[in-house]
Amino acid sequence: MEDAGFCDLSGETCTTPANSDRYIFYDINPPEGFNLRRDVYMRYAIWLHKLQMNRNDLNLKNFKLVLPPWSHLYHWKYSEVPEHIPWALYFDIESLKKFAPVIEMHQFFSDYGVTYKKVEIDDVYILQHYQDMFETGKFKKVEIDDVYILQHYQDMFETGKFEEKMSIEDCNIPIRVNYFYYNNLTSNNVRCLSFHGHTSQLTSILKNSTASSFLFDHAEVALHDMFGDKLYWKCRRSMRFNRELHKIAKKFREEQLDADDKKDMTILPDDWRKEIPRRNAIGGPYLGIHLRRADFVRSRSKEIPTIENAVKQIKNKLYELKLNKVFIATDAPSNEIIEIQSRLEPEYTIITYKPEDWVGEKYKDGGIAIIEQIICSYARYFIGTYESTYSFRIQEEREILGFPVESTFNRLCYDGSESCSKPSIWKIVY
Ligand SMILES: C[C@@H]1O[C@H](OP(=O)(O)OP(=O)(O)OC[C@H]2O[C@@H](n3cnc4c(=O)[nH]c(N)nc43)[C@H](O)[C@@H]2O)[C@@H](O)[C@H](O)[C@@H]1O
Repeated sequence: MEDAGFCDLSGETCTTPANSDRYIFYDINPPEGFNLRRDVYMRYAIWLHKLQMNRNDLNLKNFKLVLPPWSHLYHWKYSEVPEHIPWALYFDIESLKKFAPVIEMHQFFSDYGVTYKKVEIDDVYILQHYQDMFETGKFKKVEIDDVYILQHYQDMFETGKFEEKMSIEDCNIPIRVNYFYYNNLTSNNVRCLSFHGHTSQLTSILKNSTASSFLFDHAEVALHDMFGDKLYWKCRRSMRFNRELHKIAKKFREEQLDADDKKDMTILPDDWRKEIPRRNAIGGPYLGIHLRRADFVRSRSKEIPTIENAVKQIKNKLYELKLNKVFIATDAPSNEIIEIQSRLEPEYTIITYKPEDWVGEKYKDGGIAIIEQIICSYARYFIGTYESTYSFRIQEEREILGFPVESTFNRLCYDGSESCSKPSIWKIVY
């Protein structure tokens, strides 16, 4: 791989090139899960989309958004350390690019002439450090010009007075030394930015700087410019999953759940830009459930049902809809799944997704969770878990597919409250 020509003479430290592409990185509070991260991506993709459309200030048009690899997510198991999973494993990058100027981290490194071992699986690259680099400690360093760690204004919570503002202040959260679990990705210029407001407010930082690369850490502190408008949904629609994940889910839906996309009216055009408003999707002849357990059992015990009660609600809905199959997406341990089975069968058929070995190896926890989300998205009726972002993303997918609202915005109620409030309805806008 050729050096891009902006490293120091020793070639060990590289900084960003002037007057060419400029890069925006963002990172998120480590415990946040995959589906909240998808929402934070949208805030930055929409911002970059707007910058690219900017006709008045040409300097703002050159920015690229670097997609942070899916490394060390709190809820996932990883086979190797460090493992940097690129977005292409889960998303259709060409589809994302039709909305915002995004690049993968490995492309950024490659632009910088940094050598990583690329392991190619189909057309997806997994980046690994060369083992000898660990042994010799010889890494070529990449320095990000300006790092801003976003933090909340302490006093806003105390006074309850929320107004749009930002200012450099002392840090009230820990500072990282390296970024994205790359030992060689650092910065000499790290500041804490107390922030309240919308993501586009950050534009003034770009305008007042000649730096070429910026990292916004704790990016989740910045809010959506506008939640649920046309642009929001364009961005959301561009977030199509990797085609192979769709293929795996489709085969499963057809073989196990009698789905037929033509009959079920769930066919979308190949390009999200060709989608049109509609509400005539029927969905496969099964009930889709997202039953979030794991950490929710501890942290949200008052808001989610017991297994016994969840099964009661599932049975009632199956009876009402005259369906006999239920697909359950869940992170529940196997003993709870066995309990659900024993309470539902033989009256009803319960289906869960068990990946073939190659699927598990290639797509890991993240891919399996996505396949289950897709299967729920194509169901005749969906019931999710209260305040789970995993359920929210399924609801959005169903809005894109054109389901009637009543078949989508439903939740499992907690014990003793069989008619609990419905989740907020966020209808698609074109
Ligand atoms: C309370 C908060 O809840 C947030 O979770 P919440 O919004 O449900 O949504 P996620 O952040 O996506 O859930 C975290 C992870 O749990 C796994 N998971 C959840 N549900 C399922 C499922 O039905 N099937 C499979 N296969 N995997 C599932 C999946 O790996 C997902 O990335 C957390 O991200 C926060 O850290 C925090 O714990």
